[in-house]
Amino acid sequence: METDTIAAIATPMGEGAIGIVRVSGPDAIPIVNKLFRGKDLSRVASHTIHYGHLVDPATGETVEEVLVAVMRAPRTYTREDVVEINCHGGIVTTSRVLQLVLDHGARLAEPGEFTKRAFLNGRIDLAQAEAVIDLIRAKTDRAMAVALQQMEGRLSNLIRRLRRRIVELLAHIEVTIDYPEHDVEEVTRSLLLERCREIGAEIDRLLETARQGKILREGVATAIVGRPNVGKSSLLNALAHEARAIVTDIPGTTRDLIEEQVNVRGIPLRLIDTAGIRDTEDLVERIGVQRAQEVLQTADLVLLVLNHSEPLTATDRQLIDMTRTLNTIVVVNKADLPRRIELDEVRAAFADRPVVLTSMRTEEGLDELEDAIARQFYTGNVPAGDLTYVSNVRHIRLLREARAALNEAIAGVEAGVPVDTVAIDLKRCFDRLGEIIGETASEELIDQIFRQFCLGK
Ligand SMILES: Nc1nc2c(c(=O)[nH]1)N(C=O)[C@@H](CNc1ccc(C(=O)N[C@@H](CCC(=O)O)C(=O)O)cc1)CN2
Ligand SMILES: Nc1nc2c(ncn2[C@@H]2O[C@H](COP(=O)(O)OP(=O)(O)OP(=O)(O)O)[C@@H](O)[C@H]2O)c(=O)[nH]1
Ligand SMILES: [K+]
Repeated sequence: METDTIAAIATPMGEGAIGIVRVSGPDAIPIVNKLFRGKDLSRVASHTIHYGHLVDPATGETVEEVLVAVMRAPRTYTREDVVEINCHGGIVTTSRVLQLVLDHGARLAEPGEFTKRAFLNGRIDLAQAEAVIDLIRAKTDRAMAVALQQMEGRLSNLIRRLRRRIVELLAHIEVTIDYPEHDVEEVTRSLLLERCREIGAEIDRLLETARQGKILREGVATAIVGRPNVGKSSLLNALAHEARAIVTDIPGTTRDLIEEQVNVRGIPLRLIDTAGIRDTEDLVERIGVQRAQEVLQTADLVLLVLNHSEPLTATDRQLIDMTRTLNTIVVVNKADLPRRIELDEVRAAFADRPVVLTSMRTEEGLDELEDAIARQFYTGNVPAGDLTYVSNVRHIRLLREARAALNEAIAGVEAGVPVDTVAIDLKRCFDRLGEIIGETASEELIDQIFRQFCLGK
């Protein structure tokens, strides 16, 4: 437990009906009691509020007319004694009251220090504390809902359950090491594989919600590439349907990039069009291989458009080469015209990716294309309310690291690596998950997180 008593203005710095000075720590009640003319605050019940005046003991001057709330440890925000002084709103009055409290034994709180104490005193874990920041900063109903459920510990509980399962596995490994009979080892190995895969699937599910969340927030960055005249503009119009009127031109983040928003089966696509590609000879020549690569690499989805009615050209083959390892859907357009394209070559190049035949003239294949797009970005069948969402970049990074450690554990078991070596990977997975909720977080990290808070929180 901290020995300092801290104080800060908890309301925004500006004019308001009420301004609150919050005081927390072992001396919160005696400090305010010294300044308060009204009931004896040392004797009032917890969670009660009292009318009175604040008086400067040095001069006897009445400083403010106030309502004072007294909350006794441990059932408080910080788990320490907390006193909240409700002043008339305004920077001068509230600052004057804060100064008085500081003059009588409290020290100014650092940003986030109240919430940090709630964390250090075990009322909330790190993920819950981070959710408090997210809640304050939430700009949409959805972001707020995610923050609230995280603040209430939904993600934390899930992480704890995963960690418990890893501990059970580690215990099994211990037994195997202590009693190295062959059959025990066999059982442990098959159990390890099964459980690691289950845990891995659970982590993947969490990471998927992060991806979905990002897509809902920012849209799917989609690059449409192809030679001139293959039907890129027609494809864009087709995806936009009648909603063409609401398709907007958003000046791109990068110079000479234009973005247009369309919705495909409720999935927002941000179509990234490279200026000039449409009217020039060749994408690669015009913007350079490197720029084209950059555009492609930052895209979440690539729509490569080819012409069904012409043999592949050198540029087509170059584009195929650039996109074959990306998240690409191949659109073989002008399927209403006789086939001259080497379709087998295209299918072979994109063995595990969708290749869709379309005609923008007859609208053939459009449904299939939309299905293919939707399949990439929609998990479906999970009721939204049951999902625990992850949105914090720190959590996403740690989940990825935990997943990587787990993969190594799985690979180890499969390769017949000794179980005590597998245990090292499992322990790493356990630690990364622990960092999310602050069980294994360094002091430096904790400080860094709480510094993001506003004063008084
Ligand atoms: N005036 C005021 N309004 C506020 C806050 C505050 O600190 N003061 N809050 C914060 O900024 C939020 C409320 N959050 C809170 C969260 C936990 C506890 C608390 O005392 N928890 C106890 C249980 C209390 C009980 O059940 O009676 C605990 O968990 O032990 C208080 C406030 C929003 N509004
Ligand atoms: N027969 C047929 N013609 C099509 C089809 N799709 C597009 N076209 C025609 O092909 C021509 C080029 O179409 P666009 O959509 O402008 O092609 P683009 O790839 O955007 O062309 P650039 O802007 O030059 O890069 C137009 O005359 C379209 O009407 C199709 O599926 N079948
Ligand atoms: K008093």
